[in-house]
Amino acid sequence: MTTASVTGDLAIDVRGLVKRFGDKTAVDGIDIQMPEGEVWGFLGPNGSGKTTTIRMICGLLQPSEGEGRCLGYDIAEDAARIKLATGYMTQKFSFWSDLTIRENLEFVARLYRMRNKRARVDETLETLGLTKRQHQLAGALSGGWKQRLALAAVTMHQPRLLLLDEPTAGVDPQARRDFWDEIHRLTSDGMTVLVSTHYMDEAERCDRIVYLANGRVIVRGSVARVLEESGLVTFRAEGDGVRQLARALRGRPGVEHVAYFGAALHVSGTDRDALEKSVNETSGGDVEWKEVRVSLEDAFIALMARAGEDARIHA
Ligand SMILES: Nc1ncnc2c1ncn2[C@@H]1O[C@H](COP(=O)(O)OP(=O)(O)OP(=O)(O)O)[C@@H](O)[C@H]1O
Repeated sequence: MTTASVTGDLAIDVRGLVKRFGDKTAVDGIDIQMPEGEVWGFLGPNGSGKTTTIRMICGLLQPSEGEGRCLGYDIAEDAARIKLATGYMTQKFSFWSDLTIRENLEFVARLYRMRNKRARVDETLETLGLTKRQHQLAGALSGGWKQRLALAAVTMHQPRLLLLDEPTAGVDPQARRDFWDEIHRLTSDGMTVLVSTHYMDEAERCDRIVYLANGRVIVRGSVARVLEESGLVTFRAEGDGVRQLARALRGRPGVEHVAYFGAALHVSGTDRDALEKSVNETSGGDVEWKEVRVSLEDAFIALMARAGEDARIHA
């Protein structure tokens, strides 16, 4: 038997995790050392191994190779304890559609054999702003409210670590923002959160990012570190004629990415001198150029290409 860690320790400490399904290697040697109290973003194209890694971390799936601890518990031996100490939100909405919000939470409270069930449900409803809707059927809720119910259900037993697998997929921007405010409220109360996402604005809200491709970590670190590691420089053009500029710039020396952001054009590359030369030679008309911050999406594409992976974000 193992003991749980104390504050200041690693919430997740796994090394050399590998998972094979037949011939397919879904996870190919992943190490994660995540301190308690942080919010980490898990990113990568579809099928890159995020869900499989999360399931190994919480003891639901046995690794083919590797070992580790989650909240101090051995992932191969202590799945039951890990389950009690973590909240795992799966990609699929997995509640009873024909029960109300309240009834669903009461069901979860019984599953966890909580004491003072009624008070805990009341408190959770209140904290997540669900009290007014408590008698609505879960199946009739919009995507944003369903996610809020799911968050209520996985936090009601007051876990120390939350593992959220694409919790905001298909949810509107306001509901996503509210959801992230909740995540930050939870972490300010001491919770640790690992969250997988395809949204770059959500990645920006994490203390650190781990980016996977083909079951391997391509890059990890703070947003600033990832941007720096990409080595990219980006210039932004605004004004009449940017559409013609895009055509003229593609394929020129130093121009690696050309993308529209609203009415503006962003061009990026790793060779500053060559990029600047191409930009200067292609400028003209009423277009105004300025250097801007590199986008995370461009950084990931560049880092994947460099790692020899398929450079499409959604393969
Ligand atoms: N039970 C399984 N049996 C066989 N192959 C599996 C199984 N689970 C996952 N895979 C495969 O492992 C790879 C990684 O899948 P995983 O679901 O971990 O990726 P992901 O990064 O979470 O993707 P997404 O962003 O689409 O959720 C995929 O090729 C998937 O098809």
